[in-house]
Amino acid sequence: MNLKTKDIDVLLGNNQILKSIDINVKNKEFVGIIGPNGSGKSTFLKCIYRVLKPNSGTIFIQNKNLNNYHVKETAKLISVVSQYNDTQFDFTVLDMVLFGRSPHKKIFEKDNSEDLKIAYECLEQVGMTNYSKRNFSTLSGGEKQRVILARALAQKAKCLVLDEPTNHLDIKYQLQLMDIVKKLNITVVSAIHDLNIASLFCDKIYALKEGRVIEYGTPKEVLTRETIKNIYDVDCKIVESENGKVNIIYNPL
Ligand SMILES: Nc1ncnc2c1ncn2[C@@H]1O[C@H](COP(=O)(O)OP(=O)(O)OP(=O)(O)O)[C@@H](O)[C@H]1O
Repeated sequence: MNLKTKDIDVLLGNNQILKSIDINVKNKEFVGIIGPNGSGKSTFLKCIYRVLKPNSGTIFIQNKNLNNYHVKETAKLISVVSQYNDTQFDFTVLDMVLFGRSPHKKIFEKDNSEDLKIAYECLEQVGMTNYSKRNFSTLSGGEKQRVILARALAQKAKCLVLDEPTNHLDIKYQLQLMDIVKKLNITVVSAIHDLNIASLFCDKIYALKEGRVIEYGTPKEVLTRETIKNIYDVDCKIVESENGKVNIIYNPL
């Protein structure tokens, strides 16, 4: 599924948060959005998953204006793993994952054996099968994040939008989560803070600064010493590892 945005502007309060954002994500591409705190990454992703309406500009999914899709239809196309996933109700882990099936069901339609099968498969994919009966609220931050990924996988969407998906995860689970997502072989758009993780998994990267795209390209093209200095005001050394990926080694401030 391809995804494009054209001239996306967002104003919040008196501030222009996003300024004319154009992106072009091809079918099955894994695209990272990087940029400092407050640069507009989450705001942009919220426009894509329809929590926020841009003040101007258009989002195209499979070359059709997003506004012309029914909300439920959008949920079959795009699933989301966002930064904050607390719920006010204490559902079990299995229930949380089954919620991912709701775009495929009619109102009040009960979960069937196929839904349960999919939910258990997705829990297994993220290594959380043994937690299925636990209450979601009792899980650690990292465990919650893995359950939320399982819920997104259960949605069986063609595009996954991730907002800092590796928040709370230790390094093994950061790599595992990104690896699971990569192997889905679907279109992925992900805000990523860790530039080495971005380098390992992204096909393309958009770098945001103050609400504008200032760089776009492969990790090798974008993750240069100059760009990192420009965006984050941090000095670093770039080393190319044996697998051909760039590795960023930061200098202390
Ligand atoms: N409702 C709002 N009203 C006013 N300003 C807002 C609102 N929501 C977000 N902002 C501002 O918009 C800017 C962009 O926020 P956003 O969350 O998109 O940044 P981000 O790049 O995702 O940051 P982070 O890396 O910290 O998650 C921030 O300066 C934020 O304070």
